[in-house]
Amino acid sequence: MADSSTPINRRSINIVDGKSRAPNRSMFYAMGYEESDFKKPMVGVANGHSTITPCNSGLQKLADAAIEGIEEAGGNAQVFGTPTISDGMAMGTEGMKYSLVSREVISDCIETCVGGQWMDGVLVVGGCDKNMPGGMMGMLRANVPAIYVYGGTILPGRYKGQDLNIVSVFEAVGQNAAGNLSDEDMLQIEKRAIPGTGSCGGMYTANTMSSAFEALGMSLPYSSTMANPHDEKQNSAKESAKVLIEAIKKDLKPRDIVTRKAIENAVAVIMATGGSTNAVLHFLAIAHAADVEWTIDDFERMRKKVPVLCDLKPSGKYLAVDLHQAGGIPQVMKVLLNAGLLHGDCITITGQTIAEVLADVPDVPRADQDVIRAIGKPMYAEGHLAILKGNLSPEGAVAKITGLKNPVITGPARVFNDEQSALQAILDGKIKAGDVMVLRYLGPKGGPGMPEMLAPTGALIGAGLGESVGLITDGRFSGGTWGMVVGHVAPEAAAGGTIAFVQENDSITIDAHKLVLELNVPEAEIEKRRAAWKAPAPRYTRGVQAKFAFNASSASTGAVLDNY
Ligand SMILES: CC(C)(O)[C@@H](O)C(=O)O
Ligand code: FES
Ligand SMILES: [Mg+2]
Repeated sequence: MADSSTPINRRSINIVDGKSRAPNRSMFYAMGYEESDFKKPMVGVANGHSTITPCNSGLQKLADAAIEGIEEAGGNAQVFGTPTISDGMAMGTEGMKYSLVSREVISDCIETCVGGQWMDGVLVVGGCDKNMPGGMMGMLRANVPAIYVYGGTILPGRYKGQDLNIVSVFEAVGQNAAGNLSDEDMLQIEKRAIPGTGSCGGMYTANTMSSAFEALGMSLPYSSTMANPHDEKQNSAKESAKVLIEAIKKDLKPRDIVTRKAIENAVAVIMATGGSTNAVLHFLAIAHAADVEWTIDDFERMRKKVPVLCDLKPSGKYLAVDLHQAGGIPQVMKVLLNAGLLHGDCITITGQTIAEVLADVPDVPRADQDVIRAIGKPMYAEGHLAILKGNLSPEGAVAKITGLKNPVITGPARVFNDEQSALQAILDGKIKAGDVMVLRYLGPKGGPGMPEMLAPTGALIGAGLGESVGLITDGRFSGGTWGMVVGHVAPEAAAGGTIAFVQENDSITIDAHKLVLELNVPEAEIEKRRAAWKAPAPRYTRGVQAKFAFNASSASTGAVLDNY
């Protein structure tokens, strides 16, 4: 870290200083710069604003507030765009295969702009799911002082006395197909579930990742559970810009903050809040970008230690706005810190340690709420993201075990080589209690791009089969998914993993107590099927999908593309 006499344009000086850079400076003059501006830091604003989706359509005001904050604190703001796709809109279609691809594209955008323009720092504004890990990976790869500004959660919709969110609509599809919800009620739910801007409202993927970033120390305290429509979100964006300028002065970089201990803090908060299975995939990739040693087994190590403290959707009662009212992520962190489950000495982007940030937070959650539980009264005594291994997943698979009375099933395999026919089978009533659905060729290489199976898992819940039907896949799940589900099965089918050799009616065991995922078929028979198996032709041979399929590592190492 630097002292106060070091210039704070230590990178952009490469592009604006000395006689030979006169042509480069000419370009800046065209942008309204004055001579004195060349002494100031150039601060990127990676702006995820987009009118594609409510998750991102409320970001411009945050980018504007950040620009104002940067200029007021003596920096030059340089705005550039990052793309998004909307998981909620692409879900269930071939378009969903671009979702994880967009994580790469976003991180590439940030690394490329910060690197090419010698920016001195970067503030990332993001909303929908992949904006989060993509933004963090870009910040870590660029490794210039950086802060994450989350766009904020959505407010709940409302119908017939119930709070609604996007997952209500996915579950309504299954309820309707099972004859338990009228067409009129379904239409009203569809129209009222999403009342405005913000990211999906439960402890789904975007809110999981924002909460984890706060725990990492890369976003301001309380910022990750604020609602997009509320003014405090803008104030926090402006404050984030000011904090970033101070970090630039100190040369406090993302890789100084995102250490192995900081990742343990983030994963502890993911377990305590009952977060999305995607956090496993994304934190493997984030650790890779940070050059921190972190494996899939580290999640299991954390799960055994950390209880689920919060009663949040998908399987629980409350939404992110309720968590915010109840004290937010700092309250969850304070409970964990007091229980010895958080490293208080990790540094945050403010320059304070986690313990300093949490100093004024009450030791015990407020008595007038039941969103955040006290350490002695958890929702579940252990974490909810379990890593299952066995002959179906020697590299690991991820199960989410909240909301289930008994996360154990042995049943006949019902095999699908795509998502759509699996959904159709559920809607047509062809899936029965006791079945174990196998959705395969949907992994990082096979999908490609590992789509999320929210349509089938939501339909199972809606049809009342969440407890009694198992579902395993080499694809991913939404943060809104729950039930007897196991994703990220690795190695994936397209890479010749055992999941490719499952046949209709084979017996499969999911046992989340014993952490086992087994195909109950003799080893010799599996080997025979393996010998007869031929890898399918790639679904894409050009473009980003082909690049992703060719380069992606296994889900068990984060499905990263730069694993050389
Ligand atoms: C549509 C959702 C809820 O955003 C899902 O994509 C997730 O991962 O949480
Ligand atoms: S679809 Fe964007 S956050 Fe859920
Ligand atoms: Mg998602």
